Parts: sequence; structure tokens; C-alpha cells
Amino acid sequence: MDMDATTNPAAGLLAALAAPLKRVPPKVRGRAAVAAFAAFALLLPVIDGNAGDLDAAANATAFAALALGLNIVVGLAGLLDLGYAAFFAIGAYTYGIFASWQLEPAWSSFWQPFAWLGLVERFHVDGVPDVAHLTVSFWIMLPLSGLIAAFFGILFGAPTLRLKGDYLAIVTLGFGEIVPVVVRNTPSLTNGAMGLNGVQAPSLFGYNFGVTSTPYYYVGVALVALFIFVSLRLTTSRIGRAWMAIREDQIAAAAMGVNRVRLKLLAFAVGAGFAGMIGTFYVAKLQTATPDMFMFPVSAMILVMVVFGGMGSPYGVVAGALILQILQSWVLQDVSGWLHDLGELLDNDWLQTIDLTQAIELIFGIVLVLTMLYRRQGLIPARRATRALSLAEQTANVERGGIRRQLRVLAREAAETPGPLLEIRGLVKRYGGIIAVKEVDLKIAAGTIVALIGPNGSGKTTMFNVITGLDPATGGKILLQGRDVTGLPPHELARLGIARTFQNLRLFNNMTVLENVLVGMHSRTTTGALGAVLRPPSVAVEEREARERAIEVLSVFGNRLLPRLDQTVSELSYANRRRVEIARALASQPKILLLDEPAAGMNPGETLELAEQIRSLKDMGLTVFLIEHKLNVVNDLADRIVVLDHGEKIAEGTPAEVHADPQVLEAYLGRKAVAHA
Ligand SMILES: Nc1ncnc2c1ncn2[C@@H]1O[C@H](COP(=O)(O)OP(=O)(O)OP(=O)(O)O)[C@@H](O)[C@H]1O
Repeated sequence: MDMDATTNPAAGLLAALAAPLKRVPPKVRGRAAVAAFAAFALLLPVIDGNAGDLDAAANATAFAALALGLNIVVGLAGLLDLGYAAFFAIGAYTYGIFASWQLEPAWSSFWQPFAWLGLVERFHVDGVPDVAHLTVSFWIMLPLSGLIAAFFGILFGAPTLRLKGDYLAIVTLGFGEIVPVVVRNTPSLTNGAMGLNGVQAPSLFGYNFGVTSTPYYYVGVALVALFIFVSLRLTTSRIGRAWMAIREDQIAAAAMGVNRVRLKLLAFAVGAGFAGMIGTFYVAKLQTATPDMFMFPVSAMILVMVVFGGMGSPYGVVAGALILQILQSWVLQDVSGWLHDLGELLDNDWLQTIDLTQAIELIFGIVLVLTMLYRRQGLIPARRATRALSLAEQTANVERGGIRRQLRVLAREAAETPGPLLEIRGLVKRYGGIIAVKEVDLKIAAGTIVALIGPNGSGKTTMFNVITGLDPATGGKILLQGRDVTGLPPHELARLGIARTFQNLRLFNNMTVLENVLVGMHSRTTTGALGAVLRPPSVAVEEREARERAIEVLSVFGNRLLPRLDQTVSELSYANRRRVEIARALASQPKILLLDEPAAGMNPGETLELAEQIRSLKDMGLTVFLIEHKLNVVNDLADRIVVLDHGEKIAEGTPAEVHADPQVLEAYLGRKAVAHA
């Protein structure tokens, strides 16, 4: 850079101009950029009075708003939806049908109350019976179409809940194709392929929008601003974090208390709701709608806008949509014009026939390929690299007691309940012909550490999966404080107080340490989508308290994680990732914590430190069920050890008893080795 600046005067000037900017904190820079852009957007009709330009700008706002909606589904919740235009169509036809001459039922007294409300007009033509002409206001239909599209979002989303990746994409693609086909084939409602005619223009305080672009442009800008606001509020809330957790790892999200069904449907509903509103806006602007306007290329185009702009980044997708719209509406037209001029000059017929606007899909494809090759995170990535830590931060050591107190209270309650905290009776798990767990009985008393050991493939992880609801049991019962919890879904078990970590680390890698731990609190917090957007004081308090508790949980690991709150988990060392997983599980305030090989991949020093930390959890009264291959850790920590071999419990007792058991030695070392010993 410096070399450039010294050898190239232009680069030097640029660097000099940019230097003061660099001193401004990124947050302030971001806000200034947004304010400048908002001012530009508001003044555009004054700056550029050209009707064609304003019309294109109004269309661009529609696509930016659509991209914001799809961003909720694809960018935040990670649900690849290739049929998004279906909801755009539903919104468009909802308004179109209620505000055009499409439906003209015979007039009867049934319509009179609607006429008083101004939703219907009695229309009289000499010689024929009177008809009812629907004239529902745009301003009523705007939110209503959002709600209707959201309903369809849930309806179409429901069959896809068990699908992900390619399968989800194929099913959504199918829905995207079905909607225009249904529209085309129900002419009584939609006028079929001919399209709706005479959709009424909105009016506000007596001013009819008619066909001038400016009022539509401002409505579009307002909708984009509203959707950005809603997106930002959701992203930084309990709901947005749960969506991102589903995107990152569905299974871990469920084990942390996230109800996958409900949250996926919510994402489909919110995304569809945005599209429904924009459908209404778009059809009001065009005053017509045909099924061709909502075919697959539209869904693909919106998806390209989201990917190009930056999945999960509201400002990014708006930028992506606007740039691609500018490309489509202006740049390609201008370049085609220049090529025609050049063709005339050179007397070249071929150049004169080039129309780049016809090749828009090809150009969008090229944009997508280039984005994937050179800027996968998109123009404005959802998360930028985090700053380096200061020395003070690295050595910070916050000591707080909140979560520890809470865990102690839970532990005391658990200890006071008579009987074992967790009881397993005759547990069986079969995978086809393989019996991974065979008639295992087990009791874990509150406040103890019980270790589950056994050779590889003996069924330890399977037992954890069954206890935490990730895999259904084939037979047997699981009781938590005497209550039968067999067959409950993972999020419900997390709420009841069973938390776990995973053998192969299942963190939400593209989320920060703090966000990971906050997802752990999902079942202990209550904010819903509306609360997240409106953010009343109760939600702000819950969010603040959750953050404070997260910091308290992280303080269990001294200063290992506290200075790294805002680092994405993928940037952490392996040992720190293991710690985050334990912290995330602790954040759910469990009664029993299931740790699946927590010391795997840690060096001896780190293992020792972790063993100390697990012991401190026990000192707080927490019950721990532990799978671990490092036998020194097990001997050191466990009150009791349970040994599995080929899915069967072959021994149980104190560490000394278990180590003296010949069956255990045989399972670990083999029959011959035991005989020689
Ligand atoms: N989803 C599955 N489908 C089919 N078989 C499975 C499945 N999960 C586990 N198994 C089988 O169940 C048996 C027990 O596996 P499990 O992973 O529980 O063992 P483990 O004791 O945890 O082993 P390790 O110490 O290697 O983690 C193995 O034979 C394994 O192949």
C-alpha cells in the first residue's frame, strides 16, 4: 500500500483522503453511510425528475424489500427456498382480486355493511342486475396480504420441516411452480393467463397515486426501511439467534432448547409476509398482474440478490438488490445503446442487434459465479473479522456469582427430590440389525459425577443421544426426577433440565462466543418475534440479563473465554471451542449435564484444568454424566463408573471396584491379555 502511495500520486491522494476516515470507529462510519444513503433515497425524486428513472427506482425498492424477506428464510434460518416468488404472487393476487373488477358478485343486502365500511361499491348498469364492486383500500390490504402470505408460508413450510439442503430446495421449487400454475388455471378468480385488469391505485388523504412513480417510490422506500428495521431487530434477538443456530446446526440447536418446528415455520411466515406485502405494493403500482410475473426466474433473481449482497446481512442484501437492479434497468440498457452506436459507426449489423437486457439471466448467473469465486460472504458480509484483543482484555478475569447461585438453587432442589435424579430402565436402542444399547439400567443420584466408559462402539454416545431425545429409544424408560420423559423432543428435554455437549463438537461456528452461550439460554428466555421487533422494556431487560448471565457462565472458565465474547467460534482454538460447548450447555441451567468426551483433543495441562472446572461444577451441586476415554480424568472425577460393552452394562461401581473387575479388563484388553496378566 505504502509503495503504491509513494510511487503513484493518485493512490497517495486517495490514501491521504481516506486516512481521517480510518480514524472514525466502524460503527460511526456505518451509521454515517446509512444516514447518507437514506438522505439520498429521500431526495432522489428531487435530484432526478426523470419519470423512467423513478419508475425503475420504485421497482428496485420492491426487489430490495423482497430480498430482505428471502434473507430471513435463507440468510438467517438457512432454509434454501427456491420458490419464494410464490408468496410475492399470493400478495399480488390478494390485493389484485380485492381491488379490481375481477369479482362482481350480484348485489344483495349481504354487501351493505361492507359498503358502509367503504370496502364495496354498489354498481349499477341499466338493464342488468346491480353488482358489488370490491374496493378494499390498499392500506388495509398491505398488512392483510402480508398475513395471508404468512399463512401460506406456514402451509408450504410445514411439509418441508424434515428436509434440508437439496431436498428442501426441490420441494420449495415445486411450490414456486405450483402457484403460478394454479393462478393460470383459476380464471374465475384470477382471470388466468390474461391477468388482472384495472387494479385500483392507492390513495392517501384524497390524493390518488394513479400512475405517477413518485408516491410508489416513497412507499417502496418506507417498506424497505421498515423491513431493514424488522430484520435488524430480529437478527439481534432471541429469535434471530435461534434461526442462526438452526442454520448452523439443527441438532445442536434442538439440544439447546430451540423448537425447530416452530422457528422454521416462523422464518417461513416472516419471509412470506414480507413478500406478500411487496406483492400488494407491486400490483398496485403496475395495476395489473399476470402469472408470468412470478415464475422461477424471479425467485432465482431474488436469491442471487441475497447471495451477492451477503446472506444474513440486511444492508448487504439491499445493496445487492439495488446494484443488480441498476445493472438491469440502466447499465445494460446504456451499454446496449453504446454497442448499437458503435455498430452504426463500424457498419456492423451484429453489434446493432445486441440487446444485453435480454441476457439478464446469463448476467445474473455470471454475477453469482463471480461472487462464489471471489467474495463468498457477499458485498457486505453479515459478520466482519473481529478486532484483536488488548492485553488488558486477555488478562481480564471477571468473577461473578449469579449463574453459580442459580445452579446451586437448582442443585439443591434436585437433591431434595427423593430418588435418583436420572433413572434409566431397560433402555434398548436398535439400528436395524445392530443393537447399540441393550437393556441398560442406571441410576444417577443428584450432585454426583457418573462416568460412562467402554471400548469404541460400545454404545455410549448412543445412550446420550437417546437420553437427550435426539434418537428415539426402541424400548425402556427414562425418568427425570421420577417423571417419565421417554420420547420427549430434545428442546423439551432441554427445558426440563437435560443439557449436553457433543463428542465431535457441534457449535454454531459462524456465531460469536456470546451468541452461542445465549442460544443455550433459549429455553430460559421468552421473547417472541413481536417482542423482538417492538422491544418493550421487558424484552430489553430480559436481553440484558441474559447477556449478564452469559458472561457469568463464561467466567467458569476464568479468562479463557471472557475476552473472546465477540469472536466467532470458528476463530477459537480447539480447547476453547470445547469450553464454549460446555458453557453453552451450562447456560441452559441444567439439572444434569451430559458431557461427551469433553477432554478429547486437549493436551495434559488443558485436561487437568478442565477436570478442575468439572469438579467445580460438582461443587456447585450440579449432576454430571460423563463419557471420557482418558481414564485418569475418569478416576479422578467420577463418584461412580458405568462400563458398557457391546451395548450392555457389564460393570458399575466406584473407580476402584470397576478397575478390579475382570470383565472390564477383558472388555478393554481382550481375553488373552487378561489371562497373561
Ligand atoms: N445412526 C446410527 N445408525 C446405525 N448404527 C449406529 C448409529 N449410531 C450408532 N450406531 C452403531 O451403534 C454402535 C454404538 O455406537 P456409539 O457411537 O454409541 O458408540 P460409542 O461407545 O460412543 O463409541 P466411541 O467411543 O467410538 O464414540 C456402533 O456399532 C455404531 O456403529
